[in-house]
Amino acid sequence: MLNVLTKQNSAANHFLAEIRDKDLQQDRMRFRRNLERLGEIFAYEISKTLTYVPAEIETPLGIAETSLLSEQPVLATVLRAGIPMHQGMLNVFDQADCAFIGAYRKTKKSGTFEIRKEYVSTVNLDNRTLILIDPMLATGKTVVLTCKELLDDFAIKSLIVVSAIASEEGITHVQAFLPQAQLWVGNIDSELTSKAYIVPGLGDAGDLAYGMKE
Ligand SMILES: O=c1cc[nH]c(=O)[nH]1
Repeated sequence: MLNVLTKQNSAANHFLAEIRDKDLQQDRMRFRRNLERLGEIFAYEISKTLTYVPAEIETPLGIAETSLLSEQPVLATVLRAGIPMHQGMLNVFDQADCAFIGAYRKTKKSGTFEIRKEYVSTVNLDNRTLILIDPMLATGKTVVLTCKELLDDFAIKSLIVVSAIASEEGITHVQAFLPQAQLWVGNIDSELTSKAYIVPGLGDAGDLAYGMKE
């Protein structure tokens, strides 16, 4: 299932516009904060799709009836670009367990690249809802590789993938290899460069948030 945040106009349009804007994105704090704000909006929207149980809250004056999440999802992030959106989602799912994955593109002599995954730190994901956060869904290969390994290792109950900007190719790849995933994206862009950057995209999200890597 594909959900596009900007299908309906909202404040999210502004945050997406600002992270794309080549002048505004030079303000690193604003860039990170906008990704964080998008994470908060995604989390709020996704929270409407989760399971709730009836609850009673004791106030100073009586008992208030409500419904609360039956469990918090697990938030998983691909380092390092995912960190600001991860924090935004954690602001909403504020008791969530977290998982962190270190993955990078290893460029070959031919100019093509493969995804290398080195570091995984996760809680037990058996019977949990896993939300994988990757702000830029370019080829979709990192997300598929990461999720497939986690799905092999754990009996994950449901899988949600969240990206601020996704390419059409990335969405097709995820839908083909992770048909069970619910996909939440901010905007969809049509092009990928030969180096797998999204066009118009925004550039390199990790570099803009944390500085140019070597
Ligand atoms: O366009 C892209 C693609 C992958 N990662 C980025 O940061 N930007």
